[in-house]
Amino acid sequence: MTSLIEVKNLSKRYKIKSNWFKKKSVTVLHPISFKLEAKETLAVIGEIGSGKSTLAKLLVGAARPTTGEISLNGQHLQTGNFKQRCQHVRMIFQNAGDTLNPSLTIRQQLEEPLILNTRLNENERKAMIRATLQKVGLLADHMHFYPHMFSGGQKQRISLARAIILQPQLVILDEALASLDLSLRAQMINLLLELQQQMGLAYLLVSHDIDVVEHFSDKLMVLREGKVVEYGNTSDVLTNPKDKFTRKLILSQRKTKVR
Ligand SMILES: Nc1ncnc2c1ncn2[C@@H]1O[C@H](COP(=O)(O)OP(=O)(O)OP(=O)(O)O)[C@@H](O)[C@H]1O
Repeated sequence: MTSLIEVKNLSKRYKIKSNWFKKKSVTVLHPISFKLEAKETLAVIGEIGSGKSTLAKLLVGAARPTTGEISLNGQHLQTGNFKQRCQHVRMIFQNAGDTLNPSLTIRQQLEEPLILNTRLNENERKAMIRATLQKVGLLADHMHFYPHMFSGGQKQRISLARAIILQPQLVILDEALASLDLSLRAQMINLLLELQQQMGLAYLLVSHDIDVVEHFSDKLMVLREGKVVEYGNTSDVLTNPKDKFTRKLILSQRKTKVR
């Protein structure tokens, strides 16, 4: 059976200056392969600089892979085909609310991807914006508001609306919940889980928060210096980590929260 997402031998190498005249090549992500199904969440954890955001950028098409390929429902996602990529794979960042344009209404911001990527007419676009705002727990009338009229949690919901309006199949959450307080984070997680069931979304969650990872993800990948050191069902990896590094990482991330 074809998987929703299939990643084969994806890697990233950068050329950096080693001195005045020479450049050296550094591999920040060694070839990795994995599959992800609809309604499944893969969490990626690792120390700072371990390659988590690089993987996210490669999936969303913001960086060009050095090797490897990504398929969606068996169809190869071409590097540089931004239209194809942004319809199927979307990303939400930490403080995503800050990426909203302060001088445009919510309607204008949500309409932009529809104008660029669909053939919907004005009325159809408006109906889609209304439905999407309601899906994320906001009101249809909010489309006439500007970003400064919303709280941080509401802005995060608007970013989510912008991410799902093209009905993607994979949404990447790069520390997207990190800036929210505990209660808003719980609300956002519930909303994301609801949307996952409703829309059949797959998520890739980059997070430093083991509690969120435990509650939210089905599979867990642990990266160290650009290499996968552990990969499996989240509960198996968290309860019985095979790698010494994973044990340390889990302990340190739990400890950070207790303090
Ligand atoms: N454009 C670039 N040129 C050279 N090196 C880069 C570039 N972008 C990232 N790197 C390097 O790639 C490595 C992995 O970075 P990446 O941002 O993927 O790590 P990360 O695990 O997401 O870290 P963090 O937890 O801080 O977000 C780091 O050593 C980083 O310095």
